[in-house]
Amino acid sequence: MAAAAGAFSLREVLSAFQAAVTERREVLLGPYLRGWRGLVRFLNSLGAIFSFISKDAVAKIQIMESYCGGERREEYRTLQSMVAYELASGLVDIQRRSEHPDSGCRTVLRLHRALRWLQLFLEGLRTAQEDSKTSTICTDSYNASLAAYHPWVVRKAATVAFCALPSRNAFLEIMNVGTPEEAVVMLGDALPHISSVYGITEELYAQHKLLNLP
Ligand SMILES: CCCCCCCC/C=C\CCCCCCCC(=O)N[C@@H](COP(=O)(O)O)[C@H](O)/C=C/CCCCCCCCCCCCC
Repeated sequence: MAAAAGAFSLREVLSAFQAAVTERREVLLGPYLRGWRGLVRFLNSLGAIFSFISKDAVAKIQIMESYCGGERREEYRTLQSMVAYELASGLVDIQRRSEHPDSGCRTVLRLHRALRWLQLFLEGLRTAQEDSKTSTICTDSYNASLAAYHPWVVRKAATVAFCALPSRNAFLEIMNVGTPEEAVVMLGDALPHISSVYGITEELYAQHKLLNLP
């Protein structure tokens, strides 16, 4: 059964990322963005201190949704078709952000980097001791991934916000999956799907030298 409108469901996030990968190892942008929408719903439930993060994520999701629902929607069906289309049409700023500041390639790259944070964070959450601090897991995951791409002021604000995260067990409970033990099992199910999306995207972007888009 679908979760009530607005409520977070890890199951739905999991099934969105699962549905995002086709048998031909393409990434479908529709389910990919649905997965992100679900994650943002969860972030919003954590309180206003995270709103500067969720606003940025939503802005990026909206850019992509407008491409996916726009005139060229066929080109934006998969990540692979988007990259091929935007590169062949000269729609990607490679050296400097100028004529195409919000290309699909650059926008997905920002979400892709955040997906690496999510991968590390969920793995940390899953394997940590019961009394571990979520804020520490989150900070460590952030420092090992996204932080490298953020200026000092964003790093500072993010690190302050992480301190407001609830304890590991409370966090697992608000994931709405059942007991903390059940949530841990579900995280174990979710991670391979998220890792698969991450790995395919990383490979595609590396192949086209898109990993450092401004
Ligand atoms: C299974 C459920 C448990 C986990 C649920 C986690 C929910 C997380 C939801 C969303 C994650 C946030 C995604 C943030 C995308 C950030 C993209 C980015 O890097 N943007 C920066 C660069 O963009 P441009 O300027 O180049 O356009 C931008 O400068 C960033 C601004 C905002 C700050 C971003 C801080 C990111 C911290 C990520 C950790 C989120 C912590 C959530 C705590 C559970």
